[in-house]
Amino acid sequence: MSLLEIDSLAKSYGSVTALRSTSFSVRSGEIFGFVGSNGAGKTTTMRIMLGVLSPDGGEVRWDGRPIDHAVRRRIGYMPEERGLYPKMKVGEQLVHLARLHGLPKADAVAAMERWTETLGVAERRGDEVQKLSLGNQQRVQLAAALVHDPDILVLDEPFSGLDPVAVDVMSGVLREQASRGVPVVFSSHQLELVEVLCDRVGIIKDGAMVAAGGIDELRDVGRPRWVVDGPAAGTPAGAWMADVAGAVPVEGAGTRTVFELTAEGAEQGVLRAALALGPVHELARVRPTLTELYRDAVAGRDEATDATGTAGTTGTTGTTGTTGTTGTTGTTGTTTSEATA
Ligand SMILES: Nc1ncnc2c1ncn2[C@@H]1O[C@H](COP(=O)(O)OP(=O)(O)OP(=O)(O)O)[C@@H](O)[C@H]1O
Repeated sequence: MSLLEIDSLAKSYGSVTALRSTSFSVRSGEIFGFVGSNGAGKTTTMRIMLGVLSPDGGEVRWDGRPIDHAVRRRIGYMPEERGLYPKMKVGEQLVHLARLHGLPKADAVAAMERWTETLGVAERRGDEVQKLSLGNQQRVQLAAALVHDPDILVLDEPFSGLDPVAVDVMSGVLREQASRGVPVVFSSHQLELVEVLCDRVGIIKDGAMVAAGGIDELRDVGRPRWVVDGPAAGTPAGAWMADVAGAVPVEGAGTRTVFELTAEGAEQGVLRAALALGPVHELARVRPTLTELYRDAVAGRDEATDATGTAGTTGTTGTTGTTGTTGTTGTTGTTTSEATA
């Protein structure tokens, strides 16, 4: 099992601090989603991984050793600015790139044929790249990252601008690569997609990771939240559950009351109390979506930064917050905790 480690990267462009202390790791076979606002530092991190930029501090390791030229040649990279020769034909270009990575001619041609087929651009092999639609150029760009059968995949916003079918094709390829044991890192602003595709995510803000971990792990941090749909929520919300030990109502609307558990299993007491008052339509665990976690983590970092004057802790941030799965609306997050991984 191989491990790609990004350890405490720091980088400034003149007076602009792009990365403060960015760390995360990706195991072989894992898909890691790298998310953050515009200018947060994702592309800078990826360029450092590729060796296109040198960090001011920190390092990137592969299997415990600082990443070197030989390992970097085994990375499949899809740069944000895209890097294809516009006037070169698709097929020639992919063969050329595979040859640059050392593949013999026949293997390079076979790889070009395979990837153009898989990615749905086989019929465009004879066309200049600049004549393709942007989405098809992106498919070719992914083929370019894959033709040398890389050991690591680093993709900068591979999904931006793709139609839904292309998103499915791209997702399938990333899953297939991960199932072969390749660690896959990609950046994206499409959080719903990241949520379904990734094993783990990292949220970066102002050059520092504010949350990193398994999606379920991040969603489960904090007190468990539940929603019960039955008795009128009332004012204050959930007053009807005041006598139930281990459950604290946090908000309510109509007949729905969201509550947090301070004791394991206390939702059963809430259910009994609710049934004593009338029919119960739903009792369900509520977990925040990645979008809600993202909002909490980014807002939480603002508060932490304001309070301490620093920003730069890397690790697992536990953010709990709003409802995601049950249709309750208008809820707000409550706790933000942070621990170094
Ligand atoms: N060549 C450069 N010269 C000066 N500043 C730069 C340069 N490249 C990036 N920056 C700055 O570094 C910071 C991080 O930029 P970066 O491109 O890494 O962010 P990003 O997370 O990839 O953003 P986006 O989601 O918009 O692609 C930003 O403030 C950006 O303006």
